[in-house]
Amino acid sequence: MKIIYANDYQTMSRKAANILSAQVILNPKSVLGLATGSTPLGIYQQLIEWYRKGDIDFSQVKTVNLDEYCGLSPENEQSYFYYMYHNFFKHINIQLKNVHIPNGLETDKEKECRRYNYIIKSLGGIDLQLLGLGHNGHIGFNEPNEAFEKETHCVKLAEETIAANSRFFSSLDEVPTHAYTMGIKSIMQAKKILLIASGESKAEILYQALFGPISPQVPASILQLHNDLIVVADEGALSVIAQRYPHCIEQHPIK
Ligand SMILES: N[C@@H]1[C@@H](O)[C@H](O)[C@@H](COP(=O)(O)O)O[C@@H]1O
Repeated sequence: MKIIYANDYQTMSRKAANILSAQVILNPKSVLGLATGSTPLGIYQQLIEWYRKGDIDFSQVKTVNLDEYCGLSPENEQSYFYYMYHNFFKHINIQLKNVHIPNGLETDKEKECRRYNYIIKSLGGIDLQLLGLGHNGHIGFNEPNEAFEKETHCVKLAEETIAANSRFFSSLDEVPTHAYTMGIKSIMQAKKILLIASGESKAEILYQALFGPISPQVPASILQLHNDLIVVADEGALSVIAQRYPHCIEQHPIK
C-alpha cells in the first residue's frame, strides 16, 4: 500500500489524475473502473483539461462503473449514468459503446447482476479501479454487512448512505433505497486500485479502512489485502493517519 499526501482537494485530484493518465498512456486500451460521488469530480475535470490539450487519448479506453441507483433512468439527473456522461464522457473522445454502467431500470435483479458480471469478465478484468470512500466505509455501494458480497448485487442502501447522498436530491424521499453495485471480488481483482479521499469527515474512516481490522463492517478494509493499492488523500482526510502512522504517508515534493 502506498499513501500519497496532497495538501488540498485540487492537488489530490491532480495527483490521482496523473496516475489514471499514466495508466492510459502506458496502455491505451486500458479498462478503467470508474467511480461517482463528489470526490472524483476534480479528477475528471483534470483529465478533460489534459484531453483538450492533446495529452491523453481515450479512443480505445473501456470503462466499467462501480454502481447505479435502482429505478433511475440514464436521463435522470441523479443517475450515475447522467453524472458520468455530463461530468466526463461527453467531454472526451471515449466511444460510448465502450462505457459500461449497471442498468438502473432493469427490474430483474438477477438478470442485471448476471449481465454486469459477464461484462466485467468479458473485458478481461479491470486494469485500474478508481474508488471513493463512503462515510461508513463503503466502496461502490458495498455497504457494511455480515459478509463481503463477491460479485455484482442489488443492495439495500444504509440509512446513513441515503442521508449522505440526499444532498444531491431535492428531498430524502427521492433518494432510491436500492442500488446495483459491483462486488468486492470484482473490485479486488482489479490489477491496480486507486483510492481517493478528501476532507476531515473521511479521516477516521480512512484510518479504519487502511489500519483497522479487516472486516465486512468496514468494506474498504479489504483493500489492505490488495497488492497494488494507491491511496491519494488530502491533509484533512489523512489527519488521523498522520497522528498515528506518519511514516506511512509519502510526501512528494510536487505540490
Ligand atoms: N456510490 C458512491 C460511492 O462510490 C462513493 O465513493 C461515495 C462517496 O462519495 P463522496 O465522494 O461524495 O464522498 O458515495 C456514493 O455512495
